[in-house]
Amino acid sequence: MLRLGRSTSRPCLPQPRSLAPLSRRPAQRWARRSLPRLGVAAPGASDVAKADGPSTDLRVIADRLWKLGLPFWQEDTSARWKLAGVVGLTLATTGVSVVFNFLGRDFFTALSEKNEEQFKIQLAMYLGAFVFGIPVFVFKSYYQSKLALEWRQWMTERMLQDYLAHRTFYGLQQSAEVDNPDQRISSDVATFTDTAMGLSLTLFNALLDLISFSGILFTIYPPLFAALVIYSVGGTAASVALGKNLVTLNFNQEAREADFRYGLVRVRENAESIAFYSGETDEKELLKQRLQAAVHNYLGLLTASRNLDFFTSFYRYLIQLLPAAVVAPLFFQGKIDFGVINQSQSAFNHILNDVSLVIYRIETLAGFSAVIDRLGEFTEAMDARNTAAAASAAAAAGAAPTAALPATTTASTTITTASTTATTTSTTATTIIGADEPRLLQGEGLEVAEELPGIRLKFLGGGVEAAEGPAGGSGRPLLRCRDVAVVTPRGGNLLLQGLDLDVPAGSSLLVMGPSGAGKTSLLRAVAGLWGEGRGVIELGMAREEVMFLPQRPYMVLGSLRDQALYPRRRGDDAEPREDGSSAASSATSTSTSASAPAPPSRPLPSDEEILAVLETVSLGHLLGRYGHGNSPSHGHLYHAPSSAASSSAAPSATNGSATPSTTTSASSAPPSTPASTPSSPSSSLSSALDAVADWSGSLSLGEQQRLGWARLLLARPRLALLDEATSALDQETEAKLYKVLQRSGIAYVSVGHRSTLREFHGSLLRLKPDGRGGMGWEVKQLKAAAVAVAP
Ligand SMILES: Nc1ncnc2c1ncn2[C@@H]1O[C@H](COP(=O)(O)OP(=O)(O)OP(=O)(O)O)[C@@H](O)[C@H]1O
Repeated sequence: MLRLGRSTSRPCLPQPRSLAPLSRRPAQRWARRSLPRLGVAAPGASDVAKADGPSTDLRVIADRLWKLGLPFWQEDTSARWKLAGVVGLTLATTGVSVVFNFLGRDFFTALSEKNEEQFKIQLAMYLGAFVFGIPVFVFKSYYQSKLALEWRQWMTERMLQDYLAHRTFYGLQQSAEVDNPDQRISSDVATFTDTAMGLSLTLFNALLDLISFSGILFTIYPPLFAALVIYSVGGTAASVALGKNLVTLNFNQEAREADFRYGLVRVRENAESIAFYSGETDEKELLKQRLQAAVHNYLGLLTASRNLDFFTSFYRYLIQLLPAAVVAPLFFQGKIDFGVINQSQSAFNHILNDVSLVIYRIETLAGFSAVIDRLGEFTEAMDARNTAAAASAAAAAGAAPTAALPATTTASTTITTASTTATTTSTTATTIIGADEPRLLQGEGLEVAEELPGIRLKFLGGGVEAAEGPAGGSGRPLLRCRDVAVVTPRGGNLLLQGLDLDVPAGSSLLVMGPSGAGKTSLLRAVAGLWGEGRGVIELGMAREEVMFLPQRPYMVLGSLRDQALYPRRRGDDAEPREDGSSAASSATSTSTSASAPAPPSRPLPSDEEILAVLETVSLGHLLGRYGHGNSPSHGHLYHAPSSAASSSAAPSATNGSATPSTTTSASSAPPSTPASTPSSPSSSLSSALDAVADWSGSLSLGEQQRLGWARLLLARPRLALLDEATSALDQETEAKLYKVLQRSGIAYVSVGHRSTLREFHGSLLRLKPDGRGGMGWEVKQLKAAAVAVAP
């Protein structure tokens, strides 16, 4: 027979013991190390589980069960009412069972008294009780599962919120505190809510049942074997036929669950890129869409199960009546003496089921404990990180205005902008620092690293410096480093120390050095992903105004439009701009800080602007290649603008003063329509941009890098951090892209190995061995590069 219900088919085996020891120690270390520094009490021994492997301490499990299970019922009033309804239905099922039992007794009493008229009345009452009683069982089961599903959705969304807040996903991956967060969020939560709901109601029901039936136990009457065989074979065949569509629904459910899980796995695998992009909002949206698809299919599954449940319930309860109905003629002939044997049989079955509950459910209970353990550990790790991050943000917000470094510091190395050229005299001579500082040795790691106070990263808001011009004037530079030391989070190795650096608005810096010297790690520290070390990094802008371009860009799951507009940034509008005005132009006119309100609302670029930028980075051919592709109803981050919006945007996209296309040289200005796309009303362009493909699998690395540049030109941040972002491109294309970037007015810091990159940068930060086994640094003024003034 088909098994119904998710809880019966979902594996809920305890996790291997070997996984947990690895996961707990870093969590404790991290909490001990980081929380006191941030002024947050570190969890004590009782707060973080001490034992290796799944916890067998009942008190810990009960504590975690309480903490995991309670919030939904505390926060959702309607859920409490629904639970009361399900408990009421549960009580009603017990009441119905008792009614059936007594009806059965009277039914058989009528038989034993050979009272044919009374027998017919009892039979009619019995059938009437079925009609009213069985829906109680079916609806109890249906609403119980539906409520568990709502609980799961709520709990999963809450976990997504915590997982994607404060870059917790990145921190957890870096520290390897917990294994498989995706599995915990997708599978374990579903198992938890299903099992918690099912077990608690089953236990409640069993208790009532036991009380109700223990007084009416009678001896067992042997069933009519032949009738039972015929009955069960016929019933199985009928339920298989009725439940055929459940196979498809279950199959689809697995696929939807796997889609959802895969989305989460991608967040884990691409944690660093997403964190650099600050793409948390986009990830949350995509994951919610996939969750919604799973929920929708599961609702269909529930409905089909409910319908089949009508049959199976009749089947299950009719067997109670069948033996008596079959032997009734014999009884009327006086050949058999029945009494109340049916009642005792029924009561016996009830009691047997009740007292055997733990034996029947031992595997479920074991799996449930493991799930509680895994989820408890996961939420504790996330809570610790989010609490620390919130405390850190609050501290930074309070300190930012007064703790800002002075505008000029004589000891620092100032990088001149191109427009001020080499005549600016504030650049110091080549400096190599680092030999006389205490050095952290590999292997001594965490203990020594704990002595360093950590890097203080400050976002001081944007706009002022840009308005003052590229020379920086008396304003703060876009990027300022003071005595910065960068330490790896795992292993605690010192990569770089004593770095003093200023990057003014509209300037550019090239970072070079041997592989593994710490170039990318410096960008990680600037983006706030790594906080281990020492010193102060100030950014004269909001966090959202910094954009990172990795060597291998992260390809978001979605359409070509999604690729071009990723990541959604705080302040982005859902609607494309209609006047062709630059998103950046409005963003730079407002000063923000770490605690400042979000940048003003920025309309999304129109389709024509996206097309223009794709042409600029030589990717116009993608529209032709993928333009006829699929466009599923879910999985899009950005939806096509209305045709009115698109068409009204078209003229301004070609003659506006601040669109990405106008920042390119005249020779690279894009045509209004790509040659490879259909002659194009905006709807064709729109559907071409809606094309969905496996972008990371189908685009070459060079194409992916150019798509990354398209994102940069569309987003127009204040500062771009480019980590070997042209490594897969030919030199001609590399030169073209850097020229476009120079004209855009975006300040940039590049990491690269090619000497040809020098031409496009105003200054060079070279990391080089200091001759004592460590890494020193030097800054050189390069030939002035033509960089436009930031708008
Ligand atoms: N998450 C991490 N935990 C510990 N060590 C790390 C981590 N990430 C990188 N490292 C180490 O830090 C050092 C510097 O890495 P980084 O990526 O900054 O080098 P790089 O100069 O950018 O190298 P390349 O030119 O090869 O890209 C390397 O030795 C690397 O193995």
